[in-house]
This record gives sequence, structure tokens and C-alpha cells, in this order.
Amino acid sequence: MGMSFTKMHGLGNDFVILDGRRTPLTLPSTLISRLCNRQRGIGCDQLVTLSPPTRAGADVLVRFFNPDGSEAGACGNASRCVAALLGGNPTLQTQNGLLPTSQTDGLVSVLMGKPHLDWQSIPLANACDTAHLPLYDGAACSMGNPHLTLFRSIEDAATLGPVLETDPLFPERANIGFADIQSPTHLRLRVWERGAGLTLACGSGACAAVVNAARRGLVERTCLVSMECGSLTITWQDDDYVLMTGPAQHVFTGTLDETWLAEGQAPAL
Ligand SMILES: N[C@@H](CCC[C@H](N)C(=O)O)C(=O)O
Repeated sequence: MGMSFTKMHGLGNDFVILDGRRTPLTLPSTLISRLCNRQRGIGCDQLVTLSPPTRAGADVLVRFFNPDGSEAGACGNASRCVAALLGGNPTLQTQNGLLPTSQTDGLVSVLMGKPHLDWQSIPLANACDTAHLPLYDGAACSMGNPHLTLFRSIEDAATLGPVLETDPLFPERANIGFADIQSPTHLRLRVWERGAGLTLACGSGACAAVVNAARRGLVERTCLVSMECGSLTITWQDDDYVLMTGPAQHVFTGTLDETWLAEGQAPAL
């Protein structure tokens, strides 16, 4: 029989989505890594699972996994893709709470929650001013997952990103964004993602970059964030919630051979 999967992307940040709403999924981290592998699996930046919701008001429970097998509390681009896949305006239950979505003119919006700005919630290893960290004068916040934003050339992402992801200041590691301010309403961004490496776009990273840049007075609270394959519009609303709007594209559907899903049976890397 096997199990069908959907491949989608948001600005080139790509996902394999497994629908476990009818049949519960068992996914050991080794299997997640194998499915994400671009040579020996399907290939994606994150694996996404759908399950029946456990909270009132939610339409679906969504979980996000990195290629290294770790679970992330938030993934902005995958949230848009799931909303587009399900259609309508589903409310997503995530580790970061319930995320309302809407769709207009082919673009998908997700209300990503409120940013966490205090050092304990990000989390950081010790107390600091999160708007001015003692690390390349970056700024940090959590969008349900930890982000450091550095205001410097996006060209530094490949070299500095992997070093800073595991800096002792971040007990749960961090996503490292490189934001190059173009104007008060536009920044360019490249993100080294925790557990995934360099990706073509990062939705939660775009939200974090605008929040962190706005805290420093570098941009306004509505800002266009340009990444390799296109842009997201991010608004840090007056009610403190962050709204993210951008495209979500279906790539293909496929069927996973059932031997992949039998624990311990996935082809070895
Ligand atoms: N690509 C994502 C973020 C995915 C999770 C991240 N790597 C983490 O571990 O926190 C996005 O679009 O937000």
C-alpha cells in the first residue's frame, strides 16, 4: 500500500508533508533524516506531519522536523504550505500555540504568534540585553524557535552560521539570520537554519529579523524581507502578533514504499 506524501515549498524552503490524520505516524529520528536526505530519500529542508488536533479551535496538529531529526517549535514557510494544502483558512495547532491562517490573491498569511524577547524564553544561557547581544552585536528573539539576527552581509551566512548555531549562548542551538538593511521597509535576509543548514528562505527567521530590526529602529514594523527566491511581507502588529504573508507552492505528490515506514527497515544511508 505505502503512504502518500506531498512535496511543497515556500520561496524554495521545501517540505515533505506526511498526513497522519487517519493513520498515526511513527517516525524515529533516523527515518526523518533519511526521508529528508536529498540523495537517498525524497529530499527536503523539513519534514512536516499532520495529526488530529488536541486543542479546541484547531483544525490540525502540525509538527516540524529538521533533517538532523530534531523537532522545531515553529516553521513559517511550512505553516503557509500546510494552510495552502488544506485549503480554506485552517487554524494550525503547533508547539507555539494556535496559528490562524488566511488566503487572498494566491498568497497565504499566518499569524505567527507574539515574539518572545526575554532571554529565558529564547532561551539564552545567561541574562543579557537581547536587543544587543555580546555576539557580533546581534539581537535575539524566539518566534516559537530561537533566532539570532546579525545585521551584516548575507555573504557571511555560510561561514558564520554553522559556528554560531552551536554557540554556548544558545542551550537549544539557534537559527542564525543575516539581515542586510536596504531601507526602512526592506531588508535582505539569508538564514543558517538550526538542524538544516543554509536554506533558500526561512519564514520564522524573516519574522525574527523584522522584530529584531524594528527593536533597533532599523526598519518599520511592516517590512518586505527578500530572500533567494522571493519575498515575504512581515508585519509586527500593534497587538504584538507577527503576521507573515507570502506564497506557498505544491510541487508533487508521491507514495512512500511501506518498507520505509516499518521501523528499522528504511534503507540505510
Ligand atoms: N524553515 C523554517 C524554520 C524551520 C525550523 C528551524 N530550522 C528550527 O530548528 O527552529 C521556517 O520557515 O520558519
